[in-house]
Amino acid sequence: MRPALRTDGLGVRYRRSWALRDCSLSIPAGRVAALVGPNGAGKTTLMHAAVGLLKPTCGSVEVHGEVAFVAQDRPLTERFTAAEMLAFGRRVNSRFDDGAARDRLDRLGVPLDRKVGVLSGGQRAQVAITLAMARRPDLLVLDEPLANLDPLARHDVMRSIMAEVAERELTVLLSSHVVADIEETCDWLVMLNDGQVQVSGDIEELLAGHYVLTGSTESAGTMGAGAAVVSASRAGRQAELLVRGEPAPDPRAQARRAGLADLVMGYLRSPESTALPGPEHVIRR
Ligand SMILES: Nc1ncnc2c1ncn2[C@@H]1O[C@H](COP(=O)(O)OP(=O)(O)OP(=O)(O)O)[C@@H](O)[C@H]1O
Repeated sequence: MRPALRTDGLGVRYRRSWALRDCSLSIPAGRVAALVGPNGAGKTTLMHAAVGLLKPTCGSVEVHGEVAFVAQDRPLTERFTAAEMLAFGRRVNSRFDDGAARDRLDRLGVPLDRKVGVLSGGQRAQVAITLAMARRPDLLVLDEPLANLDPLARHDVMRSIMAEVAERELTVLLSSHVVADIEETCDWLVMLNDGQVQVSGDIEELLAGHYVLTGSTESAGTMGAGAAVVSASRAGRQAELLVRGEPAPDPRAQARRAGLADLVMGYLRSPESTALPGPEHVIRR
């Protein structure tokens, strides 16, 4: 099956500095992919390249089917009501499904006749996502859709995206800084660091291939034999290692399967480590 999004050696340069370098990744259709990385890693730039808002300086971006994008600042025209925005959408786009959009907003309890400017942050997010969904995209790209939302609104937005994914073949790429949100919804992970792809893959497979080892700081140097050390951290006299691959049994260390927070934190801590598809990558210690 063709991937929903594929980039090959993608590079984007703003004047003299490169925001993305040699990014090659592929997101299979039907996945909900999280795009994670520190501030300035290149997430928004990657999304803009994916939706055609900017032209790659080098390499290629390929999207299979229609794409819709919700920008970080959700540029909704605040003086209009949701109903007026739906009417406008229908007029300018023949694919626009305003019936489904009305049903969605009704279900979510978002008033259609109130100006968008007076809606709550969560309701505005739902209107922006509904307008994007109404275009019946194959790929929906959301730049930090949950920023500034309270926990309940975050949960509602994520649940509504999941419902849409369950109903039809839709691929979602969303950026977020909050691991709990990703854990609840996403099954694919892309991590960017300093403009390069650091991690890309199925979350379950990534978690099954990573372990956390805990032991004394004295034994930290030798813990994790048989596996590749991604990163190490210390708290008091305890050392914690994130390793890739199954470590050899070691009486001085406790081993457990990594959770998503361990994985994300471990790779954030260690920008030179990678977990990418294909032949094993060398991981520096
Ligand atoms: N229009 C621009 N002109 C020049 N440099 C830019 C421009 N947009 C982004 N950059 C730079 O490119 C790099 C990547 O920025 P980008 O916004 O893609 O990162 P991000 O991962 O989305 O960050 P954040 O998590 O803070 O939103 C940063 O160093 C940023 O300063």
